[in-house]
Amino acid sequence: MSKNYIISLDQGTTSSRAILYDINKKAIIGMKNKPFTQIYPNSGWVEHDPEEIWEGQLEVMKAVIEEAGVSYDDIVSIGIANQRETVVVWDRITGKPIYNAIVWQCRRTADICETLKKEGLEDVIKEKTGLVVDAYFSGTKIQWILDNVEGAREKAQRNELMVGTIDSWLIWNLTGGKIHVTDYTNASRTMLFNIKKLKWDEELLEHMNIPMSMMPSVVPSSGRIAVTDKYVVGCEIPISGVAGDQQASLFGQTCFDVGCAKNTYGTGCFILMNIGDKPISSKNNLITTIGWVIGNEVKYALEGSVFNAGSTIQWIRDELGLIKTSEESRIEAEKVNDTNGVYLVPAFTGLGAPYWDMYARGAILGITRGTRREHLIRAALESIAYQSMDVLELMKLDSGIELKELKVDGGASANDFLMQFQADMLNINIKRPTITETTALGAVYLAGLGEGIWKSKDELIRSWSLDRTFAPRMTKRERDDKSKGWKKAVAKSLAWEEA
Ligand SMILES: Nc1ncnc2c1ncn2[C@@H]1O[C@H](COP(=O)(O)OP(=O)(O)O)[C@@H](O)[C@H]1O
Ligand SMILES: O=P(O)(O)OC[C@H](O)CO
Repeated sequence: MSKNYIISLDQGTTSSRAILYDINKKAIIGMKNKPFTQIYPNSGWVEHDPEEIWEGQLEVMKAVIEEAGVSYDDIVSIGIANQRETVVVWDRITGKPIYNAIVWQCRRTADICETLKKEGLEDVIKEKTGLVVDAYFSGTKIQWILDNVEGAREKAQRNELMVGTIDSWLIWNLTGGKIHVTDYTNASRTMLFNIKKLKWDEELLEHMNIPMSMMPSVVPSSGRIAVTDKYVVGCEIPISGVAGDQQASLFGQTCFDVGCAKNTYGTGCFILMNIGDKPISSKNNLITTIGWVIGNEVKYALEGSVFNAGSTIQWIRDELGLIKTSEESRIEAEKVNDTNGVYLVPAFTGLGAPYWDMYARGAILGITRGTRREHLIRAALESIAYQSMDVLELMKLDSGIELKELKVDGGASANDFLMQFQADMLNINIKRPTITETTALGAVYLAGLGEGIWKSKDELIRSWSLDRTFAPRMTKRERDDKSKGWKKAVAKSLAWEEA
C-alpha cells in the first residue's frame, strides 16, 4: 500500500514549524508553529537552548500529524530544513548539550576571526570553503565553546563530544542518539568544509583547534539518511531530505537552472542564485555555497546573506512600538510618498554581504523636525529592499548573468509595499508564488525524491504557481537618487564598534 504524506520540519531562527504535505493533493494540509526563546547574554551575542528547540520541534511534528488524524504509518518520510551555521556541542554519552547553541547572528567570535585574518587565512578559507572570514559561520563558534566551557577541551580530546548544526542535532535526537550526520549544504556553512573536494578540511580544523572526531559524517541532501527511533517518535519513519533552510528554499522555488535566483525575506534576507556544477569564486564579497547534492549531482550557488531584514520590522514593532503587527507596516508606509530623506541601516548585528563588517551598528540618518512615524516605518521596510539590491547588483557582476526576474518567499514577502519597492529598486520583475512556505516545500521535495515519490526534479517544476508579479515602475533618476542616499547612510554605520 502506498503512503500518502510527507512531513517537513522547518527549524527557523525564531520558531520551529512542522508541515504535513499530502502527496495526492500536492498540497500542504497542516502546519504547526512554535516560537522559542531568544537568549541575548551580552551585547551582540545570540543563543538558543538546544533542548527547547528539540522538544518544540518534536511537539509540533506530533501535533500536526495528530490534528490531521493521519496515521504515522501513512508517512513516507521526513524532510528537514534548518537555520544554518547555528551550532550545538553535546556529550556523546549523555546526549546533553554542554552549552547553549551559538546562533548564526552571534558576533562573539569577531576577535577569533580577526586572528584568522592576521594569520593570513582569508584567501585559503575563501578558496577552500567559498566563504569570507566572519563570525557568522560555525567554525569559530565551535572553537569558542571548546575554549570557554570548562572541561570542554579535555573532553573533546578524549573523544567525548560531538558537534553539529541544527540538522545534526535534530537527526541525532530523532534517531534516539544513533546517527550523527549533516548534509553537504549545512557542512558548506561551517568554514571547515572544502566545497570542491567535498570533505572536512584537516588544515582548517587544525587552525581552529577542533578535533575531526567531533565532526558529523556528511551525507547527500536527498536519499534515505536515517530512520526515526520508534520510542522517541512513536514510529520508524525514514528521514530522506536535509538541507539548510536557504538551500531548501532555492529547491522549493524550483530554481533548478543556472541563473535562477530567489530571495527569502525572513529574519534576514538570503539571496541565492543557481550557478551550476562549478563553484564560481566571488570577486565581490559574495559567498559560494553548496546548493544541493543529490546522488552524483552537485549544484553550487552564489549567496548574499543579509543579517537583518524582517528582524527590523520586529524591532520597530517590539522595541520602538511604532506598529502593533508586522502587517501594519505596509499600511503605515503607504500613508507617505517617501521617507522624507530618512534612511535606516539595520546593522544590529553588524552587516553581512557585501560589507561583511562585524563592527557596523544600526543607524537612522536624515531625521528632521518633519520626520514622522510613518517615515521611519517606511525607511525600515525600504532598508530590506536596499540591502537585497546591494547583493543582487554584485551577483550580476560575479555571474555575468543579467537577472530578468527574482522569485521571493518568506514571512515579509507577504508585504506588497516591500515587494513593489524591491521591483522598483532592482528594475526587474518580482515573482511571488502562491505557496510562500517554499523552505518547508523544498524539504518535502528533497524527502520525496529521496524515497522515489517523484522520479526527477522535472516533475516538480510544474508544481510552482504564481501568486503575483510586481513589475518595476520607478524612473531611473529616482532609483539612482535613492540608491545613492542609501549607500551614503551605510557608509556612516560601518566600523562603529571598535575592533
Ligand atoms: N507583512 C509583513 N511585513 C513585513 N515584515 C513581515 C510581515 N510579516 C512577517 N514579517 C517579518 O518576517 C519575519 C518572519 O518571517 P519568517 O519567514 O517566518 O522568518 P524566520 O524563518 O526567519 O523565522 C519576521 O521578522 C517578521 O517581522
Ligand atoms: O531562520 P531563517 O529562515 O531566518 O534562516 C536563517 C539562515 O539559515 C541563516 O543563515
